[in-house]
Amino acid sequence: MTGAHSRIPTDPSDEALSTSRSRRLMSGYIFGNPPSPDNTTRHAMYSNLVNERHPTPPLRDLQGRDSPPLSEFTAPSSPTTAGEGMDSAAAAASLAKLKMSTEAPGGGDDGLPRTDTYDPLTGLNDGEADLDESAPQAAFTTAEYMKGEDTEAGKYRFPRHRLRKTMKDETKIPLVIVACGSFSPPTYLHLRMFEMAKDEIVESQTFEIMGGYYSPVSSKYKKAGLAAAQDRVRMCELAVEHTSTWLMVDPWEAGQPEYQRTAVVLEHFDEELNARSGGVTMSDGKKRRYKVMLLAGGDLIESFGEPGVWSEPDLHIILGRFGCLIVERAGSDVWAFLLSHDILYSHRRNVIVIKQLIYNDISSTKVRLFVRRGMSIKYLLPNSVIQYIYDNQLYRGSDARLIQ
Ligand SMILES: Nc1ncnc2c1ncn2[C@@H]1O[C@H](COP(=O)(O)OP(=O)(O)OP(=O)(O)O)[C@@H](O)[C@H]1O
Ligand SMILES: NC(=O)c1ccc[n+]([C@@H]2O[C@H](COP(=O)(O)O)[C@@H](O)[C@H]2O)c1
Repeated sequence: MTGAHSRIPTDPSDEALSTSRSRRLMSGYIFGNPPSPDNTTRHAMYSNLVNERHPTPPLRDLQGRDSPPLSEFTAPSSPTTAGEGMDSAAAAASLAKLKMSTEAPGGGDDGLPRTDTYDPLTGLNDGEADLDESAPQAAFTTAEYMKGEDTEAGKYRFPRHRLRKTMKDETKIPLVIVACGSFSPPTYLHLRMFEMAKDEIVESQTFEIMGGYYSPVSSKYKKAGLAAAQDRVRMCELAVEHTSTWLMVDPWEAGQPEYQRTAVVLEHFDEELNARSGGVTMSDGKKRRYKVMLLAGGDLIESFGEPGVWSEPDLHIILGRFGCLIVERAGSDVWAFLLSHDILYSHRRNVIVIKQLIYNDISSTKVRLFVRRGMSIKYLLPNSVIQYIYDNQLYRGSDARLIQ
């Protein structure tokens, strides 16, 4: 365990915060159709008004930057950055496969030229990512840590196997994206959030993505429908193991005996990435800090305005010291909320709003409900996660919140 939380004083009202957040969700949309921007929710009504009077400004207007040309997409990086932190056998197999596919004369089976370098942000087989066997895999499992075993294997280790340690463009800011949430279960929407963020970041040209993490909340978060923390951590791992080459799962928060506020979780990442290992190594040998940003949906951000859910000092830490990537969510108007919330507005230059160009509103709540009713959940989440749900008989019982 790290002492991350010691840097932010423990708030005696942590429990109240988490319970209050759960209460908010209990009154949220559970049964009805997912709210659309046209629905008459409090936020939607307000947002329609704001939209009429103040059309949404492009983000870069707020940030005082010009739109970069679309052609400036990622240059491939060296394979060595992707392999660090893997166990040697997995690394060797991975690199052998990588070598085979990059050495194929004249290209692959499809006759198209192959790239001869590896980019962990897109992977070798982008487009067939479920089969991307070249994705670096963790050298250790988190099962023992999640069981709280007092053994060597049970020790907490921060996952770094997909974390890039050097930059392709040192004029940019090295960025690590962290998504906090329940992930009960993780869905394709949760995976898409990171890809949407990646597109926005690449487009903005300010940051270079060094890695992304899921941080599932612990079982102490009193939210109905929450599977055991070890199941949620494992499902998140399964969700990214072969579908992504840059996403990882940090089990630290999930394995804590007490609920950890999001500000504390971000502190933990900062400590692991910067205090413990000194940050990114630059070409001149100097170190630079990783910037850590929270990735969240619009609904979570709107909860910033709800009394008792977030403390003001925490919001200043999250938004001021770290920063937020906010994915629009159907039913929430992020721009209107950003304008209306004083703390959020004061840190707006550290906030990036991501437009969902293809709206995806896959909901974990509904996935759980489908499982319980024996309905299909195929194509809503990766098959490996579906298999885990069935193997472990998750989400079969009644969920108090759903049947109220
Ligand atoms: N459809 C969506 N659009 C944008 N963001 C989303 C969407 N669904 C979830 N998120 C975001 O994903 C993160 C993790 O969500 P979390 O698992 O805690 O809740 P959820 O997906 O709403 O699940 P549940 O249905 O169990 O409440 C949060 O930041 C949440 O705002
Ligand atoms: N005060 C806080 O730090 C605070 C409050 C509400 C939710 N959260 C976090 O937001 C994430 C998502 O929560 P929900 O699943 O309730 O939307 C969780 O990781 C939770 O810990 C943090």
